[in-house]
Amino acid sequence: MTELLSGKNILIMGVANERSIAWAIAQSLASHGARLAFTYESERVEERVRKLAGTIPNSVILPCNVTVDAEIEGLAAAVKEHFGVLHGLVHSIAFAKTEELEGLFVDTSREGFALAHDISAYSLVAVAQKLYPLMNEGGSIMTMTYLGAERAMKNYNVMGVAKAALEASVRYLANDLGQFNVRVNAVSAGPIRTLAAKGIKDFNSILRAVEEKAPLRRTTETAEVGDTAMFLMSHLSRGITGEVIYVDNGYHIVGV
Ligand SMILES: NC(=O)c1ccc[n+]([C@@H]2O[C@H](COP(=O)([O-])OP(=O)(O)OC[C@H]3O[C@@H](n4cnc5c(N)ncnc54)[C@H](O)[C@@H]3O)[C@@H](O)[C@H]2O)c1
Repeated sequence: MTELLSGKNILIMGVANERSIAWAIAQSLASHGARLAFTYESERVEERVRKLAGTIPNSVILPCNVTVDAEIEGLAAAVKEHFGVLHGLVHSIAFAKTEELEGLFVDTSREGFALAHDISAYSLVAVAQKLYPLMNEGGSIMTMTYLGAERAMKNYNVMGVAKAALEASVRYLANDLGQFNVRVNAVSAGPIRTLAAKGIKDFNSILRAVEEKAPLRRTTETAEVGDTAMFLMSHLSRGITGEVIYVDNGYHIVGV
């Protein structure tokens, strides 16, 4: 296989277990020769992340809870020490309280709104801010979003509003960082059964609707997202920035 990412150092944020989208991304990037660093949110997931990352030779494992500025600063310092130069950043992080992911959006609490936006949208800005200075050979930043950013989808609620903020942040970051040859994009994935998806009520009915209506008549697999991430991290996508790329088997184009 051609190694499209050899010589590239890429940081992956958001592996929790083997079902995580970030883990499929890691596998695609590693198979194209990237050197990887992983972050884990807390001690709760540390062991699992260490086990997974241990299967990828030469990988580095670092802590980072994105709600804590000091941890992001510590991460930037550690990445500088391990890699010197950073070429890619994969942000695959989101959180909302389960009670905000059912019922009516109108009932969203102030605290729940703030928390979902802090972890799911602001964290991209916060990590980009501290890490783009390490991308002095140019770089690619990507995040994960969902169709609920654009459409009112049942039970997605405050997370849809946070994803809208995330997608707008992608455009603003792309506009700021283009002058440093750093690109910023999002992948909008179709629904995939992961730990984060477990929090969304009636997730199975969403999967069934996708199987029925998506042009390709199937649900999204994490490996499909992984391979698109590989493209976004590589020079093949050098002309693309500020974009939302759909990896959803075409579901978003379908009308009633
Ligand atoms: N699963 C889907 O259907 C789907 C579809 C489209 C987009 N996405 C997005 O993909 C991304 C990854 O989600 P996933 O489905 O792989 O689930 P996941 O649960 O495997 O990943 C979510 C990650 O966010 C991390 N995280 C949460 N709070 C954090 C914090 N304070 N600090 C650091 N990390 C924190 C968790 O540790 C976990 O690794 C999310 O942004 C999600 O919204 C998921």
